[in-house]
Amino acid sequence: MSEKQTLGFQAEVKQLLQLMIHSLYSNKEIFLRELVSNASDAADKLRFEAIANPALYEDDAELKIRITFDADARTLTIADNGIGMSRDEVIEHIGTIAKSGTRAFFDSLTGDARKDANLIGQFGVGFYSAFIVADRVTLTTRRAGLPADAGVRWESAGEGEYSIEAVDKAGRGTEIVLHLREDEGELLNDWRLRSILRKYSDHIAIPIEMLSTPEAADGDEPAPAAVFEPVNQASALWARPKSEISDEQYREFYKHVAHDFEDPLAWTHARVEGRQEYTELLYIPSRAPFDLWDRERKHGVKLYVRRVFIMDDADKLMPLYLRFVKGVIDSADLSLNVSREILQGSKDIDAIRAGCVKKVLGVLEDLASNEADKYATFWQAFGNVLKEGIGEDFANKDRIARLLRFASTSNDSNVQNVSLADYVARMKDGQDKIYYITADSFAAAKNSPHLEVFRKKGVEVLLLSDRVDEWVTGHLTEFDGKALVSVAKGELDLGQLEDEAEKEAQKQVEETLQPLIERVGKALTEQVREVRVTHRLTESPACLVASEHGMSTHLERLLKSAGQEIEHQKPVLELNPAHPLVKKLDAEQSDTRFGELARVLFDQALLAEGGQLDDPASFVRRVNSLMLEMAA
Ligand SMILES: Nc1ncnc2c1ncn2[C@@H]1O[C@H](COP(=O)(O)OP(=O)(O)OP(=O)(O)O)[C@@H](O)[C@H]1O
Repeated sequence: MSEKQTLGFQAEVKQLLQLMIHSLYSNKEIFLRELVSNASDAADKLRFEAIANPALYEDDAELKIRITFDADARTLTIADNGIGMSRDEVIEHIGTIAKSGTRAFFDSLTGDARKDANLIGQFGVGFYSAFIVADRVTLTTRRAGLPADAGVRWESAGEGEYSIEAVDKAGRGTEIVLHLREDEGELLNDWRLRSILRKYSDHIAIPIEMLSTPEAADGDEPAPAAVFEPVNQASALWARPKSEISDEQYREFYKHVAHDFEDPLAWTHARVEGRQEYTELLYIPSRAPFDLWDRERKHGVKLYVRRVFIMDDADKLMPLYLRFVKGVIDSADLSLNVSREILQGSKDIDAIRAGCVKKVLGVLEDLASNEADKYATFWQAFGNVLKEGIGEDFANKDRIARLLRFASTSNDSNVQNVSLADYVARMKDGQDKIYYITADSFAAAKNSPHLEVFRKKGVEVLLLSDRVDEWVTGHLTEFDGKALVSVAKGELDLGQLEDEAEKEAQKQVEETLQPLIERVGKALTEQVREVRVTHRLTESPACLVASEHGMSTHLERLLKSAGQEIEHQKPVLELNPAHPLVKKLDAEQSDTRFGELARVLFDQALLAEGGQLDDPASFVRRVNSLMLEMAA
């Protein structure tokens, strides 16, 4: 037997423990749910490995979890006969937090206990929640398949260090002994423990057993010995009929599969028959996990085959744009030997995935139509992820388009709550297009000079300022037969929104201004592709416009900042003939001063749409000299 070794926790673990003990204290009974949830996962893993290697069952194939307590010793024990852990696994899983994004998580903590409790739930504390009620935790484990003397004992008081030593352990699996804190005596109570288990862990698919409490001996008869009996229903929740599952049970099951502390927003549960037979129980979480944007993060759908757990993070079961979905898919047809590689090109998996995507979209549609508040919560957490679906899932593009929500000039707020259907319903007489603008920020979109004529005519424009929006508009070119058109691209054609008199007047102005247009074009040959008279502006002197089928200047900036080599496309400069600065420019005799003024107008237009000047110092110099002239 090797010597007892004392090791230090990762710095983050210590910090996490302290924080968790304080912030989760008011909800402390959840520690039992977390430990039972881990034990159930360990049983799932054993069952999976035993498909290929039945010897792992070691004559003990009845997987179960046992909860016992010793009132004198003040201990509470959670034991399972699942997969267990080797020494290396204990060190890897129990002494560290092997999660990417952990640093970022700690940086986001505020020090405010209530807010941090929320964050902690999002992070998932799992095993460490034992320290909420225990001042010492002893974990003894042996991995299935290893000999009895390959047991490992891990012990810690949760204060920065843990000890680890080799021990003999006859049965495989994990036993966790909690040495309860002084004031946690109420947990040493049969009735209390049963009620916690029923509340939080009834959905666990294997038996959670406690010793029976025999009735007092009758006369001379000796009291019957206590036996272990299940406290829970011990059947896979998703396989039970819907009518027998309460909302509370659905919610608790979600917390188990999703490792989340919050309730889910909604779920879909169905048994599907047809080409593929399977049961799905899929959930929409109510908030984004801290690592939603981490491409490496695990996916949330677990694959079972006839109740046997096969794998979690099965990314083939959900498209990327639904990566927030959590839950279980249990197939009746797949082989138990199915592997990640087989899933890759499997038509059966494609059929299951297509069916599940439809169910999830159905849940979202239902929320959108019937539970606006919940849908708003969903959109805030996952809207940007769902938007990716527009380019990713051609078959469901229309359904996804109906689920999109945008900010708009209708309320000038950055809350994204306008659907394309709302927009179409509000379109003005004669309007046949859906107008939008993309920009780096909501403020830049809202204040863009390109919106001036739309505001004047009372035409709504969608204000898009999320990075993914360029991707959305690149793939969604029409909705309900109406083209989606950027107000910052191409020649503005307001169609029926302009009457004949307006069009005639514009034509006349264009003709009169032709000499000015040519002169500016010459002065700015380096900067612009074309100069023309604008129909968009009412207050600003000038704006930049991208070509109709080209990349918007905003997209060009995004791609450049992502390190892509993009050939710069010169924009079109549009001038507002009614603006005093443009009039002044037209009247300017000196070619040098004309050139300077034209350049200032161009630079300003670039700044107004969120662009960066090539040569900011010269811009400042030009503006200063103009100001001095005015002051003179
Ligand atoms: N009873 C157990 N049997 C076998 N392995 C276990 C057991 N309990 C914990 N583990 C291992 O320790 C790891 C860490 O557990 P922990 O509960 O801290 O986190 P988690 O379950 O992975 O995720 P979360 O923190 O979101 O709950 C588990 O992933 C598992 O590998």
